[in-house]
Amino acid sequence: MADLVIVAGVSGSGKSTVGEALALELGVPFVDADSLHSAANVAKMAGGTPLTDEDRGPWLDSIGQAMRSAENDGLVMACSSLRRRYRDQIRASAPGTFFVTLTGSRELLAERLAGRAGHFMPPALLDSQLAAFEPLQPDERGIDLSIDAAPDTLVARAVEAIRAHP
Ligand SMILES: Nc1ncnc2c1ncn2[C@@H]1O[C@H](COP(=O)(O)OP(=O)(O)OP(=O)(O)O)[C@@H](O)[C@H]1O
Ligand SMILES: O=C(O)[C@H](O)[C@@H](O)[C@H](O)[C@H](O)CO
Repeated sequence: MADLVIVAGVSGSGKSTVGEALALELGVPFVDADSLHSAANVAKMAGGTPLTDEDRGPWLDSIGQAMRSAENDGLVMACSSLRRRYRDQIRASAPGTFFVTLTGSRELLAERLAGRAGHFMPPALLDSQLAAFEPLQPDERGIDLSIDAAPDTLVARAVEAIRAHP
């Protein structure tokens, strides 16, 4: 099976940066799950209100379908996938998905969000993102990476982990 990877984590953890570089390295397409959010979801977040499970349900279904459709060609998706049950929902469609979670201190995340311009996600939502996040559990296929390393180091570690867990 081709590589099916989701780069997950809270806002500002580096999902888009690391995901894009990882896709290049693996030679597969890259999709940012932010582009699959409904206009209503984006407006809600931009207005400073965290999404609920109900808001995320249809979005997670569309992500599961996109992953499943990519089973032959491979895909790297940047998608927050904050809770275990969200990852379960995606795996229900695409069981082969490997999750790379990006985690770091609140301080570092806040610094990276503050240094970024032109994004709809307000830094004020960081605490709700951190409250929702559930780390990978031992039975989940994936790896957790600490975001204090440079993006190319994170990509190399992710590739190594993907190859080690066929
Ligand atoms: N490992 C890293 N080292 C240094 N800076 C990084 C690293 N990863 C990401 N960044 C920077 O941190 C900021 C946030 O990264 P990015 O936009 O990729 O996060 P994200 O998780 O995709 O965010 P969101 O979910 O809100 O779209 C960007 O300015 C990016 O250049
Ligand atoms: O589940 C969620 O709350 C969302 O996916 C957010 O995580 C954002 O879309 C993203 O982080 C901002 O770009």
